[in-house]
Amino acid sequence: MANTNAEQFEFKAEVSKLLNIITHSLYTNREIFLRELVSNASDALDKLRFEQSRGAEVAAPDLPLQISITMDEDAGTITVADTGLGMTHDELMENLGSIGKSGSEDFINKLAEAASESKAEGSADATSIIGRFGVGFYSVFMVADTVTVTTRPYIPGQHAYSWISDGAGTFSVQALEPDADAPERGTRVTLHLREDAREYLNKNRLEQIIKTHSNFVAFDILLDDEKVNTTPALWREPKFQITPEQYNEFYTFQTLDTEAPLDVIHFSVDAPVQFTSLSFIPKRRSDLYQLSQGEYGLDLYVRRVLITKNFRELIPEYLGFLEGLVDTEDLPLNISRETLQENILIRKIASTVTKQTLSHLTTMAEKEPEKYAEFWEAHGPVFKHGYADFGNREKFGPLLRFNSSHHEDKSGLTSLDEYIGRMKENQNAVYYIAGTSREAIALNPHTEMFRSKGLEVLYLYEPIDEFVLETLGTYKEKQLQAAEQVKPEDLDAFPDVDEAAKTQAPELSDADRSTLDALLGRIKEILGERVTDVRVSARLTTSPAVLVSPDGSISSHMQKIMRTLQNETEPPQKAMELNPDHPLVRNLLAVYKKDPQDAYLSTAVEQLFESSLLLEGYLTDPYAMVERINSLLEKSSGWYLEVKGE
Ligand SMILES: Nc1ncnc2c1ncn2[C@@H]1O[C@H](COP(=O)(O)OP(=O)(O)OP(=O)(O)O)[C@@H](O)[C@H]1O
Repeated sequence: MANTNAEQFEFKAEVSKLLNIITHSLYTNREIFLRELVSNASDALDKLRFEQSRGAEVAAPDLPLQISITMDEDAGTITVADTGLGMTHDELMENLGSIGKSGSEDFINKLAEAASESKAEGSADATSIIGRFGVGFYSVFMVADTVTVTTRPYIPGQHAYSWISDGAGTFSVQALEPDADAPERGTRVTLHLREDAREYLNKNRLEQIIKTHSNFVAFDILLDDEKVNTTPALWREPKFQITPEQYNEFYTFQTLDTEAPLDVIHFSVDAPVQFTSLSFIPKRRSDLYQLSQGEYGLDLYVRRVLITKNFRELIPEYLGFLEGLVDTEDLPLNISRETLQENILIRKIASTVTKQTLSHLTTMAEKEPEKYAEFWEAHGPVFKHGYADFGNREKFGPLLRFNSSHHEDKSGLTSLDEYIGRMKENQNAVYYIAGTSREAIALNPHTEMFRSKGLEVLYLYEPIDEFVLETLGTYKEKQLQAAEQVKPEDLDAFPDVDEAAKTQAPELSDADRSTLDALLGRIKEILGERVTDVRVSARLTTSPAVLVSPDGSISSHMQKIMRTLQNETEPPQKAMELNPDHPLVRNLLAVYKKDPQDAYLSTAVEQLFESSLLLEGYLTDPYAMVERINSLLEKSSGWYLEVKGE
């Protein structure tokens, strides 16, 4: 190729860095360069087909839509050619000179880190790295020392251009003469293989690579004029004919996930809209950040023509963990991507996909509870957002899972139905309590009266859990109630089952009772406006004190979320309840009897109050508290020595 009017350019800095990593760090599984080229060719053909279906005029309209792979052993080259969209001069400069979304510094740094990690492990495995980062076209430099791209855009009457690079820092671009050897339409990528990559100059090898990575490409792939890929639209095959291996292969092809999917959801419906959907539930955990950025959806096909990838309108966000596609006969092929959003058929499809997915999950939960637990572990945090889907609440509620006091440890899961099945006679509410961990909840004084009465409490570890239950309000006519809002008298119907847990203390005399009232008054005086009331508690068994929200207010966990939103820093006013049988309270009573104004009494009350605040997560000044604890320890250690007679 004459190189007279070629312009020379430098790669953008991030591309050079990327190329440096690619050429020098990746040695195993380099075969995926072919997958990347075929996938780009397939994208270009998809785009061309889309333009054609909209009635756009294209160059060489009779050229078949296909990908041809050829090799020349003498020249040491492999060529991948497509009859797709091609690139204009500017597109060539833009697409093969810089890196789009993947070009950020952050991305390159992560890639470099992953490459050096896997190098350190002795693998330098391209599959996990390129697969994870999708660096696409540039992966050719894992195997090639020179790459030539010749391309002609699909718009009739356009020049062809060539792009050449050795991947070492520069590339050149040149407009080709009309009689030059160039595609009539589309792109041809020729790799001159590195000495250490000549193993790819082998037809069987290439065929096996295509079958492994590109079997489901929707266009014919010809290897030396022979078609090598088999089942383009697997989803259109009758379900009973598809083997689990085919599903897995298709999933790997679609997602590049190295693990098989957890489950497959494949169905066709005829009404209200005709469509087929094939989607997968991945085993790997949902990426919450990605979902919150709106990166989810199913691919939309119309009569096997790909219209748009990752189309959000096809599923609600809480099913964003799904990977897959929808193919419909009922939309026109020339539909514009812009008007899809408002399309009523799309909304009907989305509603059916949602219902089918929920039904599928329901069956999984019933028939394969272990698999469902795996699903819950990986995607529960996303799925829970379905609480806002009022239309599907009946199906959504039974699919929720929680850890609870019924379980031995935090791995246990229960459904609301299972909880209801274990309810005590006359129990009309499902109780729950929120906290950061099982251990934290166990120490929460609000759980004590439930424990002593043997009443099960659901443990909510994530802030969203409370939104879910507060929004649902009731489940199968049982109220969903925060434990801390339950009054002790509401539980009178349930006798104590765990007497042993209760603090054992002698009965108070009548005189002591009235002194206790006076002590409560003194405590209120000490704490002032920080509490609404100080009273005897009927809910405590092992803790000395607890803070209780006034009637009718929202739960304290919820309160915290609201307070963060409103930027409030003062702790909310609550009532302080004391356990009159607790040794600490009994001792304070004795101190009070001797001297109601005793300084130690004030210090102890302050500490008791702040300990309760700490447990509720409201303590704003740990310094004062630590100072007080230290002074108390100093005193008590002195007393301790005295008692020991030292
Ligand atoms: N065969 C081709 N025909 C037309 N355009 C192409 C072809 N190959 C690459 N391109 C263009 O070059 C761009 C960059 O390709 P590259 O493979 O590096 O990234 P990508 O395909 O966009 O992303 P990724 O590979 O991460 O999915 C593509 O987006 C496309 O616009």
